[in-house]
Amino acid sequence: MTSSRVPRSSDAASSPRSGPGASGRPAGYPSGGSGGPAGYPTGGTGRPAGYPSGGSGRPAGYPTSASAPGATPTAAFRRLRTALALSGLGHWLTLPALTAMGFAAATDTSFAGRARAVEIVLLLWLLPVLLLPGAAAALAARLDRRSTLLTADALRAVLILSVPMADLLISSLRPLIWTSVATVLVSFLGVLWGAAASSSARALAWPGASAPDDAAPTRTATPARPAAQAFNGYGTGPGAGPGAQGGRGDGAATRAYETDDGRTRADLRVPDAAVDEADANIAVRRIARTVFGVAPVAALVFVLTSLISAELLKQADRVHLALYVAAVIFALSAIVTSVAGGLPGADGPVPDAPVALFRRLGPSGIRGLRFAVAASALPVGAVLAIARVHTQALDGGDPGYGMILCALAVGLAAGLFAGPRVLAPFSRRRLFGLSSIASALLLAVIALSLNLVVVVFVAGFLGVAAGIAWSSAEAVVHNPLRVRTGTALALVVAAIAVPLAAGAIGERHAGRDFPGSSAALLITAVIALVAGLIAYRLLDERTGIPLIPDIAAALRGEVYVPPSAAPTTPAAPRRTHERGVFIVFEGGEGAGKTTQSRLAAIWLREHGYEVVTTREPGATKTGMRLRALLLDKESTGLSPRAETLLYAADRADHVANVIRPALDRGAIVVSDRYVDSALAYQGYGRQQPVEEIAALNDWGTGGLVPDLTVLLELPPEKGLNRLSSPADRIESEPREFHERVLAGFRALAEADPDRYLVLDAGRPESEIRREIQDRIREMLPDPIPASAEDATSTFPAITDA
Ligand SMILES: Nc1ncnc2c1ncn2[C@@H]1O[C@H](COP(=O)(O)OP(=O)(O)O)[C@@H](O)[C@H]1O
Ligand SMILES: Cc1cn([C@H]2C[C@H](O)[C@@H](COP(=O)(O)OP(=O)(O)O)O2)c(=O)[nH]c1=O
Repeated sequence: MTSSRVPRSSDAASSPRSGPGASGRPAGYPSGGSGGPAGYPTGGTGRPAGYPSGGSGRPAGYPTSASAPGATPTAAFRRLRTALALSGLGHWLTLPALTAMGFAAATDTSFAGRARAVEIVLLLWLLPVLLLPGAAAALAARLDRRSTLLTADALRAVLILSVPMADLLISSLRPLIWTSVATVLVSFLGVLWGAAASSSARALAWPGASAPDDAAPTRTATPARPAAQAFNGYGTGPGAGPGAQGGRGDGAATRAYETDDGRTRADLRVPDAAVDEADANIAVRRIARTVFGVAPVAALVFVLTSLISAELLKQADRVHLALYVAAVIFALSAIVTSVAGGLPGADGPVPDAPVALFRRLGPSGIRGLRFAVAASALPVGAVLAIARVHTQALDGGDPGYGMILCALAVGLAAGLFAGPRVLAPFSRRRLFGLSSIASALLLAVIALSLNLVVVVFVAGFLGVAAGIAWSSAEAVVHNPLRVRTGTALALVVAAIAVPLAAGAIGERHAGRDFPGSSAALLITAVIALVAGLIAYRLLDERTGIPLIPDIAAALRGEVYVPPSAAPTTPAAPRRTHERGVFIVFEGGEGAGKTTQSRLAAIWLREHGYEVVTTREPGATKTGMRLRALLLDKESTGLSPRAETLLYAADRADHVANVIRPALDRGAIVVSDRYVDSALAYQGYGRQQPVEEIAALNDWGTGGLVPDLTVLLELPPEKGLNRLSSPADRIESEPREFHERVLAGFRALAEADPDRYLVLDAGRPESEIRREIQDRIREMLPDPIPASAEDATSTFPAITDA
């Protein structure tokens, strides 16, 4: 279709061009209707700063695994982490141990009585977790961090020890009463400890934060350091922070980049405070991962201790051993904390007032969110609340209870980890809806299966589904706290309702072997399923796009574009420019666009053509300002629509002032990025309707479509690894974002194959260059003689490109 050549005025009219189709939309861009990924959620943006980032050469803020090379924690941080891992182990062991103690110590030993006893202990555990984090953070901020951690651990050890002691020694005390009192105190100490732990992590990553006299740590050095550096160099005391390194500056590191004419321009300012804040967030995430990561181990320890109690000590009805072990673990943690050192000052993050909890439950503006949160959280809450009673009905006892908790914890961890990675090009809204429905269905399987082994396995899968749902939710909603609060509330509702329902139904329902716990789980599953189905309908904005092909395409790493959306016949050619040739290089970060566009320009110039090399964003004076706005990490919270409009504004100015004048002169314009970048990044990446962005850009550019688009394809991690400068705002987006961008570029190229030259950008530069030259040659007026082609490899100009 695009057999365009540099037209002479005499043959200009016969020079076919791709252009907007009959619909008035640019040909080759997925058209409207059900075609494009209409209604993709605008999620995926607004990730909190502070994604774990690797060290050398890796753009700051780009997500890598926690164990990224170069991100070596300091010794103080490691010691803190060991202490916190121990404490976390104790914490997660205490929860099943105390609830199981509640079960064992129930005064009313009927099915309903035991269910109620477990419920009371669980709710007393949840109460401080839900209501007191604000108060705990405020308290922790005033106290010395090390003393707080140490005291919280020591007190927890004593309290936990007191539960079996009271049971054994004080016969007049009803054991359930003391278990309940101890539970609420232990839980509050856990919340206080959590506040001190995260503020300690922040302090180690960002000592400046704990030194109120020393305002935001600043540095003027360039470039900004990778975030992970916080774990290498800083953190053993005041004065060791970034402020000490660079002195007081203007609070921003300057990012330099090279302009087309080879000059270095410094226009991007990455504020130090943002980098340090990111460090602190990374540290807090690491701590959170450590503390939550030990939960499955704790559940296994619980299984072991209860097996030993039952088999060796013949005390199947008591969970004293688990409590003793938990107390010992807390005592060990206190010892490690006492030798840890390096936890200066106080002043944690501004505490969240308790009322914020309820404010966060206000309308989110996302239809179906509450249903999805309920559908995914109710099943988990139901299992947690009823598992101990249920395993009794299934003859599994405490070990069975531990197995279910362990499977659930492992599943949740796997789901949360895999969530952002599964089906990267697939709509997160759809995934959220689907995984919520899956959670409900899996709960129904648990309810109907009276085999403990099956229940344990399915509980693992339930964990995976809920984990995927929660991680998708965080991509859909800009404020993850909203999801977490909703989830916590749903857990509590389940924790209250399910044991009550189970108790009301009774141990043997209707004289059959279907315990009340199963019936209660089944009712919850039905409610969750209804909520999940409603959520899917409300959340899904890809209506009309069939699910199966959508999933199949996502499995292949592509975004599904229904056949109706892809142009079936070549669009009616429309002359967008009279004389010149317009070539665009597209692709992800570090794919080699700049390199190859320069090589192509040099090659063309060598053959006597007037070539204008340009790029987006930032080719004009106004564009430079827009570029600074768009790529500066300081532009936090820029809404996806505003971002789209700013890129479109830059492009409109670019076309009007650079591209069109050059094409009108008959020049060859070679641009590093153009409209397809907006469709791929703002459309597929930000999950906004692609056809609307195409229409906006069609208007902005007056319908100017390239004659050739060279798409350089490279897996995002490879491209980002090639970059040496610190990541800008877009480069810092998480990997899933960049994967969606790549999938988007592919979908665009597939929809209009004639306009594209798609190349694997992982190959050597020279191979790519040759293929590009071959393709461009077809478009030029006079075939380049073979001799000239041979000479290309020795062009002196090429070597300095
Ligand atoms: N084919 C290639 N193989 C390996 N490295 C490459 C290749 N093409 C470019 N590079 C290198 O990758 C980095 C990014 O290239 P660049 O052209 O600036 O990418 P982009 O403009 O797409 O971001 C540069 O250091 C460049 O030298
Ligand atoms: C032109 C354009 C660029 N972008 C993004 C892609 C890049 O991350 C950034 C441009 O930055 P730049 O440093 O020019 O990136 P590259 O060297 O990879 O071309 O802007 C959009 O998101 N939308 C657009 O329309």
